[in-house]
Amino acid sequence: MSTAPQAAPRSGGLLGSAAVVVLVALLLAWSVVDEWRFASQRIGVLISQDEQGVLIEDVEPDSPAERAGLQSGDRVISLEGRAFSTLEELDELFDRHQQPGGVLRGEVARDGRTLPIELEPGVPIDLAGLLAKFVLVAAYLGLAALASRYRRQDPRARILTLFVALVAVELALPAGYTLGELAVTGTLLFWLLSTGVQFAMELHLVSLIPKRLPLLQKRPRLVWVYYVIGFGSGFLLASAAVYQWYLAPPDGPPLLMWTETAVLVSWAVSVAGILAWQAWRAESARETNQALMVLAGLLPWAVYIVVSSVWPGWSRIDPALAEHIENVILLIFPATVFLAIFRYGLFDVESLVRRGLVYGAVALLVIILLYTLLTTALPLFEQAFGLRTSQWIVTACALIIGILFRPLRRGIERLVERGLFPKRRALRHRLIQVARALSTQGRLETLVQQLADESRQALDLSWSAVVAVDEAQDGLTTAFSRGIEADRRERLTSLLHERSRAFGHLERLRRPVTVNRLRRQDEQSAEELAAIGAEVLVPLYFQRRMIGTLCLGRKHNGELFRREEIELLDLFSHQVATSLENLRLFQDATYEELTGLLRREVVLRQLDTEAARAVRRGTPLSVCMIDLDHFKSVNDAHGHLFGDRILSRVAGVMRERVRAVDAIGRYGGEEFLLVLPETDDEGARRLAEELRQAVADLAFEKPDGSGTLGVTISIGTTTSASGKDAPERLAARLLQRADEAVYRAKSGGRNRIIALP
Ligand SMILES: Nc1nc2c(ncn2[C@@H]2O[C@H](COP(=O)(O)OP(=O)(O)OP(=O)(O)O)[C@@H](O)[C@H]2O)c(=O)[nH]1
Repeated sequence: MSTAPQAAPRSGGLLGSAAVVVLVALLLAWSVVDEWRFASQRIGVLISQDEQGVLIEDVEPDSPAERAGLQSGDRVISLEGRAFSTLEELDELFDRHQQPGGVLRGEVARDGRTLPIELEPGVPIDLAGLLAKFVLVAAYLGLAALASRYRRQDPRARILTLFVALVAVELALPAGYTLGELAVTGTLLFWLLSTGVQFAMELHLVSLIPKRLPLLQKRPRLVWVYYVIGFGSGFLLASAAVYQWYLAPPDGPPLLMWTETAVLVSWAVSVAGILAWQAWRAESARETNQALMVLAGLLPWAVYIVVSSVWPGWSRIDPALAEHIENVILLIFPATVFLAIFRYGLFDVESLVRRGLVYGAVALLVIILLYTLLTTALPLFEQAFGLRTSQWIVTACALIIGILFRPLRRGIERLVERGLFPKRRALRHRLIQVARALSTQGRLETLVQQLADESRQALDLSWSAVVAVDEAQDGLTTAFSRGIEADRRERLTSLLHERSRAFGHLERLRRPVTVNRLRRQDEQSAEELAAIGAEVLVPLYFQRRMIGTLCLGRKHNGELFRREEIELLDLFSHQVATSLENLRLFQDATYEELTGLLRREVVLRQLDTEAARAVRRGTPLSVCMIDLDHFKSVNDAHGHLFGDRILSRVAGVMRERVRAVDAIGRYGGEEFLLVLPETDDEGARRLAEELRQAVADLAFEKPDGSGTLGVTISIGTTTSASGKDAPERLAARLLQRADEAVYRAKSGGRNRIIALP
């Protein structure tokens, strides 16, 4: 049920994009044909018509007209044997005489004389103009393609996509020099109507950058006003055009021009004004920069519109220069919007797309630069060394470029990364460091705690938590950084435990998701998580198993998580999960469950290692055997569970008091083995006494509530005389002597220490 409505817009979007691309390609092809036909027909004169006929006002230098000897002031009398007196008749004749390369013969009148002329129409095609058009269309279409990737998540991207796609279509329209009248009229009407639509869209767009205008937040329906204004303007322009072309007298007022000026100037002033206001009231530096960047792209165009509409001197500017200026101005907008997207995160662009585009553009530039250098250098080489040698030189250069390409690309990547994505780079470094630090952690609890703490600091979050699956206890362990209080922590644990719905969704999605994204799967869990302040959930995966969730709260600066950050967290989570699982496996194999002390075989291995070291270095080594007194009666009187609690607590007390280099393990049921490297008999006795005292000080609430119970331990210690034994014999002897000592302590009355040499 739910997939069908999602699939429909996707294929619809794809079809729409394909249609726009095909349309633009067709229009561009048509423009090339139009330009080519126009160039092949051009003779290079500016003509006008008066009562006496067609007058040549100006002749372009180096044009077919100049080569034929035409001068300004000449009157054209006839062409190809046909006399004419109006421009329409001349156009008609040109239309019929369209084969390129043909010669036109005619007569002109000059100073009362009639002169024969032979014209060979055709000028070189305006390649620079066409190229500029292609670049402009590509820039707008590229922006549309980029924005369309995010149109589902971001309304700004949706409007920008439509807006720039419409501009691309408009820019791709042929100039219409050689089109029939109907096509020219159609093109112009399309242009006028699309001006209105673009006006509305741009008003809408700037009202959302960086955020929705407060007025629109309160009254979303007001957005229709923009479209009424836009469509109204388009309709007004088209009506003015139709009236002027078909209904008004030829010497009537320039109604279309007036309407055009009014619409374009209102458009330019209103969008620039809204954007400036948006930039001014933006809440964060990033938002201000987003608005300012887009404004920087819009402002030149707005100024150009106002100046060219209001300043009369504009019409006297060379049309070729005016076209260049217009092209540059039109190119600024997509360029700055690209920058606003990449530099200031206008949309949440995936890092892959972001970096791919930047590297692609930079690599293309470098290649163009290198090949331009080569082609300019080739003639110079040829002059200096002759053709053959210069060919060798160029081949060698091309080869060197090929060899250098990879290191060059890597260098460019590094530069771009450093210059354009400093935050991403810093975060990546930080996360790598954290992952590395975590992998060296020796205790699970510390690792989980550190993971929560470090991720919170790296992303500057209000809080962060880890909810880890603990299979041994068939429950959950959680560890939290500062910033979250107990009741929220508990709710979080219950929302993300192994059998919870959210856990199941995360298990299926297998990647970090925002709580917002989770809404699509599970509205209720997402709602509850959002209420706790959770923003992003990062599942921790080891191989194919989800072993927990890293849960991230809101950022301190109030910004949303960026897609890039989530991508980095994804990579990070895999490393962390591996460390977590490795440590868990290590701990299971190393530590005994009830007491958290080393397992018997591990502490015995440790004894062997230390014995070998002691023999090698000639240092003393002490061993203590520790046994709980009358533990059977405790168990018998109060039950095994109570006994377990005592064992665990006594173990904890002892663990706290030994050094990090000491090894303490559970040797038997209520018997512990302590290995003390580089410790003489005096040191061992002191420590044993400290442990005995600490345990004797403990008081346990009896399960039946009848007061408290104390326990005591007996300890047997022994110390190696340095360097006498072979290591394996030393270990066995120490063990046997410690055992004997504890036996004597027991028989001596318990709660005491016996030291044997
Ligand atoms: N609750 C609990 N009891 C244990 C565990 N392992 C061993 N025990 C008990 O520890 C008791 C050891 O009894 P004994 O070896 O007779 O020694 P004791 O009663 O401590 O007497 P002394 O050592 O002579 O002081 C037994 O009752 C075991 O059941 C355990 O993991 N949990």
